[in-house]
Amino acid sequence: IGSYQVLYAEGTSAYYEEDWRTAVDKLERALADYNEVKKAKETCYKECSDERASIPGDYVDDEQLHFFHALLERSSCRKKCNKKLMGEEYNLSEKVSKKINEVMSSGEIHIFIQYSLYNLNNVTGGAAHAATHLYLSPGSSPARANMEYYQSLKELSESDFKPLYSKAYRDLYVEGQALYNSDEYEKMVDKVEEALLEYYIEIEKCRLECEGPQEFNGSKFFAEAMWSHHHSYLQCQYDCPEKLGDFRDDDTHRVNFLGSFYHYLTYGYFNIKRMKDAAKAVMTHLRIEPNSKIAVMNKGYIKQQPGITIKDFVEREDAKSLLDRMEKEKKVLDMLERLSKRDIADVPVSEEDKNDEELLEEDFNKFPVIKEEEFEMKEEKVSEEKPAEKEESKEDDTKNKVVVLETAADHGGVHRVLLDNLITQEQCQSFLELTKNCVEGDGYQRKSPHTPHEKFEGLHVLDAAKGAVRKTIKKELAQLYLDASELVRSALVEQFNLSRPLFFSYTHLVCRTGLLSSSDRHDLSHPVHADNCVQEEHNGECYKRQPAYTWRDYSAILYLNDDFEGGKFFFAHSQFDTTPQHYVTPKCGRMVGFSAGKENMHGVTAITKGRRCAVALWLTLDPRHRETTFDEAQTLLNGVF
Ligand SMILES: O=C(O)CCC(=O)C(=O)O
Ligand SMILES: [Fe+3]
Repeated sequence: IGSYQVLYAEGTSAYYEEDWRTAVDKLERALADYNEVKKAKETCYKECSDERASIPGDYVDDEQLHFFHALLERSSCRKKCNKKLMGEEYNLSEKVSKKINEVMSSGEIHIFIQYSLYNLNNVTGGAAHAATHLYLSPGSSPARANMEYYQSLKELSESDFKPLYSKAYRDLYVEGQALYNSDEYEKMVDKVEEALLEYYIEIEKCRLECEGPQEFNGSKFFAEAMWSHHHSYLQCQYDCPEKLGDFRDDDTHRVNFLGSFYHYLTYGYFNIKRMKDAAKAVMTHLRIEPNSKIAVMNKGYIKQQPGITIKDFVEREDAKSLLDRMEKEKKVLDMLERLSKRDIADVPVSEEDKNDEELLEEDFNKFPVIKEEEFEMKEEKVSEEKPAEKEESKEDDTKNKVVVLETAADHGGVHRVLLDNLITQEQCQSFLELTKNCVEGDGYQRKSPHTPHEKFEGLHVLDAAKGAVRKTIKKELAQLYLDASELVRSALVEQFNLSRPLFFSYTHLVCRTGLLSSSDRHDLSHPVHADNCVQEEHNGECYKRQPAYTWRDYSAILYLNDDFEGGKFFFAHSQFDTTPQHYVTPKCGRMVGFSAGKENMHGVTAITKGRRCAVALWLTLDPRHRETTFDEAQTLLNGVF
């Protein structure tokens, strides 16, 4: 066993070669093998739980460390399981395996099988796989879209849309609901208790799946990877009830299983006059949903029942152990957040809930304040020796090696960096080929966002990936877009020494074409601005508020060409004093990166001839503003139809 990785690889390549029969055969075997490994792993993992008992005494005082230690201990035991089951190969292909596991557990693999069957004219088989995918990932829009397609086919009927396998807790839950509707409370309570048992088994399985390699964000930097690993591991476990509950009863209603189990039980036990059990159920319901008005009311009713005392209102053990664990996980997650915030105190942290005044004061203390003299010095240096020329002389002997032209130290500690040769000439050429797929506008519905004298066009990562799937864009070009973006991201992490993950927040391949010659241009291609705040004229302050993208923490532009006139990037003091402080001349492979706040006001001079293309990237430290489309793009490229 453990061969599903190979089978999956063979199956997907057959899929891309449109050898549908081989694809179905290999992928179905991959799925069967995966399920077998998963079962064996679950058994082996269970044995690891005992290891949690042996924890050195000196940690016992500190609850968080105690908990952390137990995590590590169990983790190493489970690693042994993985090795045993997957063979040595597992070590080499941990990353691959993580991705494949996701494809399997989310049901994404059914997309491949479904589409292959469809191409073999087996629509019944296709429908069953589409139904299975939707069952496993009810929130997925491709799953919904595929299902709708099959439902529109006349030759199929309702019985063709049964998932190939189902989860016991969900089926039992539905049966319980039916019994409730027909007032059969005795039976209903049994059914729901049974469903609940199955549910907790499923929760354990879900938590086990978090074991093993977690999201590393592709980082090669130890601090970032460490933080990322622990955070995503804990978050993954913490989210299990949500993952299990994330399906709809019908098209509008989202079910929170955990809460509603105890809600049903409260009703059921109340109706069959098992008041003590009803009291326990309602207390549990209240812990899960403290704001539930119905639960509060139910508690009131139960209180008035004869024979019931305050001592009866205790939580049930089954939920308690899960909820206690989650509470501890939350504590460690918060601790991780706090730790990482401490060592990035000199970069802007988006805190939407603070008011502007407070934020302003804090920002002042947070940023290294650059003295006026340092600005002057910098400007002199620029006018004496244009950076563009200085760099060009270096070019030949540093071919294809990233060159750091300027670091934060060159800028008085302000987060700015300039790199060359991040990508090669050939890669720039490929990028320019990709720009043929740009569409007019800034991606936010504005056609000429900055000046009417230039044509503005762009292409999103996700649209590039979609193009690759539709075969209107070469797959390599879309992959290059993703890979180059990752290069930029890790360059920023490295240059600014970040110790927590930096996420893509918005990525856009952009070309600007000048429509007027230089004598007719009196404006800029892009007026001076900061990327995460709006500057007020009356006091010159830059406020983190709408319409600025306040969560953007870092910005980077990767340039692709130089065959145009004008279009120089520059840093300036402010929107109201736009005297360029420092120019960057675009050329292939050059990247400028900077923190996105008011310390880095910047603009672009008018493009008076030709077309200027660049990848603009904005990144965030706040996972809530992570560009999920970026991951979607990679998933699509990995082979989703
Ligand atoms: O293209 C450039 O050089 C900079 C663009 C920019 O600052 C922006 O889009 O926010
Ligand atoms: Fe900008």
